[in-house]
Amino acid sequence: MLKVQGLNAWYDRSHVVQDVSFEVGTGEIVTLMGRNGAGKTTTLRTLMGLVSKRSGSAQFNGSEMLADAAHTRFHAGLAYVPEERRIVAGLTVRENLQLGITASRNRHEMAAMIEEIAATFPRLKERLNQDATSMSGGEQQMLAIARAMMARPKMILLDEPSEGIMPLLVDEMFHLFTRMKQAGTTILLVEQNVERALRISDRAYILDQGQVVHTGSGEELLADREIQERYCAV
Ligand SMILES: Nc1ncnc2c1ncn2[C@@H]1O[C@H](COP(=O)(O)OP(=O)(O)OP(=O)(O)O)[C@@H](O)[C@H]1O
Repeated sequence: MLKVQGLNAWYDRSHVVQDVSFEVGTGEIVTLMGRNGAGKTTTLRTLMGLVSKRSGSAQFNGSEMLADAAHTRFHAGLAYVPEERRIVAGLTVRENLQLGITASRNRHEMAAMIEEIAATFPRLKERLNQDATSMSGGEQQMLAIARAMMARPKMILLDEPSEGIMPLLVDEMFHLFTRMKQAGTTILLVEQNVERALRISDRAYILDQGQVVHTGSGEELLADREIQERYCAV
C-alpha cells in the first residue's frame, strides 16, 4: 500500500531523514522505531506533505504522492494522528468526532458513523456528550484516533500514541490497534513502547540518525535484545 524509496528531508540545512526506504503492505501494522531525534516524526510529517524540503519517492497504492498537497493524500485515504492531539476544547466528544467527517452527511448518516466508531472505542461511547478536554490524556488520544477513523482511511499514521498515557489505557490502545487492523485498516506506527509495538507489528524498521539501520519482523526484533538496547530507548 505504501512504498517509500530514498526519502530525504531537511529542516534548513539539517538533513534529518536520509535515504529512508520502507514498505507497508495492505492490512499490515508496521512500526518505525529508534531513539529520540532519530527522524521518525519527520518521516511521518514528510509523508503527509508537512516538510517542504524533501526528495525521494512515496507511492500510495501505486501513485506517487510525495509532491501532493496534504488534502489530496487525505482524500486518497491516508490519515495522520500527530503526537499533539489537537482535540478542540469546548466541544464534546461527539462534536470532535463530527469534525473528522469531510463530506457533508445528513444527521442519520452522521449518527450511524458515530455509532460505528463508538462500538470500536467503548471508552468514548460512554463519554460522547462530555467535554472532550475533560477526559484523561489517554482518552483524548483515543478520541484523536477515532476522529481520524471517521474518514474511513485506508491507512493511518500514528505518532507515539501511547506517550504519557497511564498503563491501563496503553494496553487498551494496543488492543485497539489490533482491532483496527482486523477491521481492515493498515497502520504505520511510530512508537517508543518497543515491546508492545513489536508484539503487534508485522514488521518494524529501526531508524538511527535519520537512516534505516535495521529491519525485521516484529517477532525477530522482539527476540533481539541487543538491537533494542542499541537503537531504541529500552
Ligand atoms: N521543526 C524543526 N526544525 C528544526 N529541526 C527539527 C524540527 N523538528 C525536528 N527537528 C530535528 O530533527 C531531528 C529529528 O527529529 P524527529 O522529531 O523527527 O525525531 P524522532 O525520531 O521523531 O524523535 P522524537 O521521539 O524525539 O520525536 C532532531 O534532531 C530534531 O531536533
